[in-house]
Amino acid sequence: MTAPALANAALDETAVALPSQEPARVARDSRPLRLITCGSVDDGKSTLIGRLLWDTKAVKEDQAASLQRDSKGKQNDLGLPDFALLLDGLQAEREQGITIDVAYRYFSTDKRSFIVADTPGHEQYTRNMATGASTADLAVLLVDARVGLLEQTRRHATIATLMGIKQFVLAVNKIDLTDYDRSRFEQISHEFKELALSLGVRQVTAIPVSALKGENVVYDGRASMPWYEGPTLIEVLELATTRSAQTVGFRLPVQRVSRPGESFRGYQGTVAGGSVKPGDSVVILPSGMVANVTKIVTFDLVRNAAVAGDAITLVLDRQVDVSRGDMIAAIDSQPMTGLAFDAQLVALQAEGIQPGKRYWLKSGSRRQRVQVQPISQLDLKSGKWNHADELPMNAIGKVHLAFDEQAIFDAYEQNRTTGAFILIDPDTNNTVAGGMITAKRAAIGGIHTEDSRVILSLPADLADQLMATEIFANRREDAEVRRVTAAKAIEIVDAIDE
Ligand SMILES: Nc1nc2c(ncn2[C@@H]2O[C@H](COP(=O)(O)OP(=O)(O)OP(=O)(O)O)[C@@H](O)[C@H]2O)c(=O)[nH]1
Repeated sequence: MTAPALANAALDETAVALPSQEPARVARDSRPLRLITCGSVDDGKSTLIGRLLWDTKAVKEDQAASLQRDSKGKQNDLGLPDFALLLDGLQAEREQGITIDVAYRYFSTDKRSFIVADTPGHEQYTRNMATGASTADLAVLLVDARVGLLEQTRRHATIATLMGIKQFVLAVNKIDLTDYDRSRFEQISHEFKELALSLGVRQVTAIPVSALKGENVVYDGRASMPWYEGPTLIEVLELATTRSAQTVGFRLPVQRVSRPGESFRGYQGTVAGGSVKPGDSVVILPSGMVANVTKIVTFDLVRNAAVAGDAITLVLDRQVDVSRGDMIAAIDSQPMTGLAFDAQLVALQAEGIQPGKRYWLKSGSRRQRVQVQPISQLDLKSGKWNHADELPMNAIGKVHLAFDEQAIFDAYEQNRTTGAFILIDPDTNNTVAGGMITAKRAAIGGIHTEDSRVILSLPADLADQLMATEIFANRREDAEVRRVTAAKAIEIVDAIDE
């Protein structure tokens, strides 16, 4: 088989006939693409998603009939139905004329299936946007071709990036209202590509779109835009890659310890990464005890293996002390444990994030006390991180987290379940932030100088990092890993502090 044929075969395997509007009952490896759409109010998100559903025939007959009926009297100048009505499932939304929650829709082509989160454009709903983005593989950002990029565009692009999305489509919508102005499109896409680059995102496709008329969405818009030779939106979506949930080793956050009888003890939870099979060696964190897996049980059968997303009971070959909130992990690919971590978060409540305040941090089944120290806030206009002592509502910030007891995380880049958390205000019980772990912080014991030598006392895993730095920097025979110059030590410590 040729490479393109192979690629097509791979795509064909992902094709799943999804019943429209039903939650996906998709075979595990079929990998539907998850996407979010974001933009400011009235940019046309609902119309675009409605168009995608309509043109991929994900709309049932009765829905189509009611769309025609509901569109009566609301029809626009073009006499087309109001596709946004397809998304107005919520009565409140209809009444207010705005989207107020994250709505998930399902559709498919013969190549692939898709799950789309429609997230609201209003600033106070940043939280829902973050929710939608946390599971998405790709973000479709809409801008009105007449208006161009807004601060909201930068905000959404930034949140999407923070949530680990690396593929963007810029849909320059309502291009029909600019008389299909090519230079306008090119100017907006140029500005957006610069913005994306400043966020470290390289995979950007800009498409001139008329959601209302269905141009460059599923069908091409060549008749009106002969100057555009790029892909349609659906073509980009069909070829986009999914983020694998299995980038790190096995993770089982323990939700419950099951002891139905004297002889049986099982550890229950949902696999949050990687896979496991009987015979695998695992480590229980934070205790660090090791054991081997003897059995994997689901609600009805004994299994040969389990993968991310499976709810299982794990049986081990020896008596170990495991409790709710612990993590069972692959012994050869362990998560980070420590008392201090770096994170980025979005402040979700009016009270913002106060410096030094103690919150509850919840990640999976684990809930711990944490002290949060804001470090910087992203300026959405300039894209720069400015020093900040507190974070107001909707702010995107970098923070330091300090725990009383060992915390267990993966970097969010590695695992979106074990790298994500929410912060709860203990006084109000409100969820005040959603965040992601970026790195473990060095709990630096101390730096002191002795003659010309600088002595750093560091935890063992960090010492490894330093060694790597030094060996990388010098030839092997020159590397003196325990002796670094003052300047080098400061450089290393500064880098850790970033
Ligand atoms: N001419 C033209 N009008 C469009 C296009 N896309 C959307 N519209 C119109 O723009 C208006 C806003 O579209 P919506 O889809 O409701 O916008 P939205 O971004 O979902 O808005 P919210 O749900 O309030 O956040 C509607 O009147 C649409 O008919 C387009 O490509 N061309």
